[in-house]
Amino acid sequence: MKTFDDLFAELSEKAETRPEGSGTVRELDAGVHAIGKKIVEEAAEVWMAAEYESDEATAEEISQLLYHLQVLLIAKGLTPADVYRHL
Ligand SMILES: N=c1c2ncn([C@@H]3O[C@H](COP(=O)(O)OP(=O)(O)OP(=O)(O)O)[C@@H](O)[C@H]3O)c2ncn1[C@@H]1O[C@H](COP(=O)(O)O)[C@@H](O)[C@H]1O
Repeated sequence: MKTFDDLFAELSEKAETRPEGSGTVRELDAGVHAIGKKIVEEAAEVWMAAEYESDEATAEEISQLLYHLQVLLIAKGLTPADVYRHL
């Protein structure tokens, strides 16, 4: 099973190697403003799923929110360690 840190390593490599067809590369190229909008959209989907959908659907929406947060970290040159310091 992929963990938060596994995904971050995978996305960092995509950002570095820029493989053809990567949604992550596309999102990074779209920039912080576009990534921020995606985060807000996914956060709303998490809320709606938690209130009206199944636990499984909620977990899936949370995974998507975490993905977009990781893309933002990479876009800003930050790492999970920069976040963990504040937990
Ligand atoms: N975990 C994810 C992941 N979660 C969410 N998403 C993206 O977020 C979108 C969320 O889906 P929604 O249905 O909510 O949104 P949508 O409006 O239908 O999608 P869009 O039209 O906005 O793309 C998906 O379409 C994906 O583009 C993800 N994209 C990639 N990953 C993983 O990231 C890794 C690298 O992916 P690539 O860069 O694409 O190779 C792989 O392991 C992937 O599994």
